[in-house]
Amino acid sequence: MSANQFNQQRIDIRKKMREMRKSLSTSEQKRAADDLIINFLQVAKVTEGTQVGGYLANDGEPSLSPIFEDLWAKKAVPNLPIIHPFSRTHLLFQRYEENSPMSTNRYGILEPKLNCSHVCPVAQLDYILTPLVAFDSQGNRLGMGGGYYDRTLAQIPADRSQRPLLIGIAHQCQEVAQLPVASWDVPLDYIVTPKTIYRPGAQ
Ligand SMILES: Nc1nc2c(c(=O)[nH]1)N(C=O)[C@@H](CNc1ccc(C(=O)N[C@@H](CCC(=O)O)C(=O)O)cc1)CN2
Ligand SMILES: Nc1ncnc2c1ncn2[C@@H]1O[C@H](COP(=O)(O)OP(=O)(O)OP(=O)(O)O)[C@@H](O)[C@H]1O
Repeated sequence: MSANQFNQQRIDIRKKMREMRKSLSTSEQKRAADDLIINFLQVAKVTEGTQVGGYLANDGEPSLSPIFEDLWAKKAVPNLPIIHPFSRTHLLFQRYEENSPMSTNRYGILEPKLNCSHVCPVAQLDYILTPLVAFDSQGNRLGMGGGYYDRTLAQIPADRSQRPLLIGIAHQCQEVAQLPVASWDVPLDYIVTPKTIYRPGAQ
């Protein structure tokens, strides 16, 4: 496959899958969020102090609101991505509280206002719930095309016991048979949808 064909395939999958998730109704989205937390809790062991990177849903992504509520109730710590103020192609993760001051980033997504004392270094997160546009059952992930997660996750240790567990979050309709994989794509440890838990690394 030529580089052009490869890029075009990724562009086509992005367009189709963004339309699919955006076409879900409000009640389908509500149901998805309520089912998602059940599967998330099968994968993640959440106790007091557990650090979890999440996201605020945008563009039809599954909402993590029930998961955030559960984390706060358990005195665990949700964190949200912030587009890095200096290294603008990378993400920082910052603690998210119910009353955190927020602002809108360049894509219109709310993020916490930078407060250095609330930043959690990526390697210290226990779990990162990544948004994605499409996934396959082998653990490959296609995002919005900014490369933010790939660049940010390229810096974490390879050893699974010393790095966050990477959990892709998606609607079931975002699965494709096989994604065209780029050399920089960081594979996911799990993919959790409202219907299914995928464990690509499991033997
Ligand atoms: N909820 C959520 N937060 C996230 C991400 C995400 O995918 N979902 N990101 C994951 O990386 C980062 C932001 N990345 C994004 C990249 C592109 C677009 C986007 O809408 N692009 C438009 C063009 C917008 C423009 O340039 O003005 C588009 O493609 O239509 C949005 C977010 C950080 N926060
Ligand atoms: N580790 C990296 N180092 C340098 N550049 C990178 C890295 N990862 C990705 N990129 C660049 O980012 C661009 C977008 O990558 P890609 O299309 O894989 O993003 P994505 O996974 O869809 O987006 P996101 O991670 O923001 O959800 C590519 O042009 C790629 O060259």
